[in-house]
Amino acid sequence: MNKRDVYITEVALRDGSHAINHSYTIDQVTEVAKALDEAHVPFIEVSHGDGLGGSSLQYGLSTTNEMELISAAVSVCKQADIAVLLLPGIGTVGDLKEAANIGARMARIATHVTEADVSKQHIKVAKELGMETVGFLMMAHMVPTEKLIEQAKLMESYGADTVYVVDSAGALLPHQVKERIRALREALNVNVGFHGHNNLSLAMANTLVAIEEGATRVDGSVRCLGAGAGNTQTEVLVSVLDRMNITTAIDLYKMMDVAEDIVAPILDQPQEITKGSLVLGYAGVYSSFLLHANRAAQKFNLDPRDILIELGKQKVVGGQEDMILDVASDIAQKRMTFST
Ligand SMILES: C[C@H](O)CC(=O)C(=O)O
Ligand SMILES: [Mn+2]
Repeated sequence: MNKRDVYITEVALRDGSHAINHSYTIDQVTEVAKALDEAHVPFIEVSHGDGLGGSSLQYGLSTTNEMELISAAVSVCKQADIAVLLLPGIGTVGDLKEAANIGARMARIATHVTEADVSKQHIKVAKELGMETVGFLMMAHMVPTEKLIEQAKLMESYGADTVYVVDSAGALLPHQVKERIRALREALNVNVGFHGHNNLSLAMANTLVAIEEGATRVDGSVRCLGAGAGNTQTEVLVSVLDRMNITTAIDLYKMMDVAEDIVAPILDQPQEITKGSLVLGYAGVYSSFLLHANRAAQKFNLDPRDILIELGKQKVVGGQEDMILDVASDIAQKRMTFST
């Protein structure tokens, strides 16, 4: 195996869960994970879209228990490590232990970008379980770089092997990614990572800027199967990095084949930048809110864009999904008051 300059974590089997209403089946996860493993992807993330324990009315019920999906992925991977995402408060230490017990080797502990302190216990337990551990600072566009560094240092001090800048809303512009990754590289002694969303069509540019500034861990979703307009498209990223002589050690043809032959048929419709996903990036809204906002819009007979713009103004963050219906109901009520 060639040495890798950049390690890609494939997130379609976790972030992509948002895009397909958490409906992954064991057969789908088995087939995708096996093919990704054969393409030599080093890390494959499998969990509910909102991480371990996310299956609920608030976040969306999973069709299949995520531990069964994780086991299925573990059972077919010969070289890849299975990663799990955990948002403290949604998932618990118990969930983490169960995932480690069935073979997950990497734990990605995600918090809102100002709340890193709640990751302490989970990072520590993940380390004790022998897992490679990542701190995942979500909605990174919402704070200035100094705050991001402060929070990243907390995660580093808890034992994270890597700290990620997570552009959950796909709202960061390339110069903002550049500034953040550069600052983190200067401030931290651990690996720096980047997770993008393509709502403003910037996921690839942002990922390349992140790598240029020294990020060695980046996320991709094959065929763009992630929340909103999806993430940096993995097979395209592998091709571009290859052209740049940056080694990922991923087999390009096999990666293209997974995208075309296995993942494309899973999608209800091709992942593209729709007016809804564009507004996520424009207004700075958590990408996984898209389907929730579409449903709320239908219920209250509204344009989902109005709901998303208001959620952006109110700076609603991940975990506050219940606010989507509140905001929709307020907009509908105000409109009724004005029209009577
Ligand atoms: C729970 C979120 O979907 C995590 C993530 O992928 C993001 O913030 O982006
Ligand atoms: Mn994401």
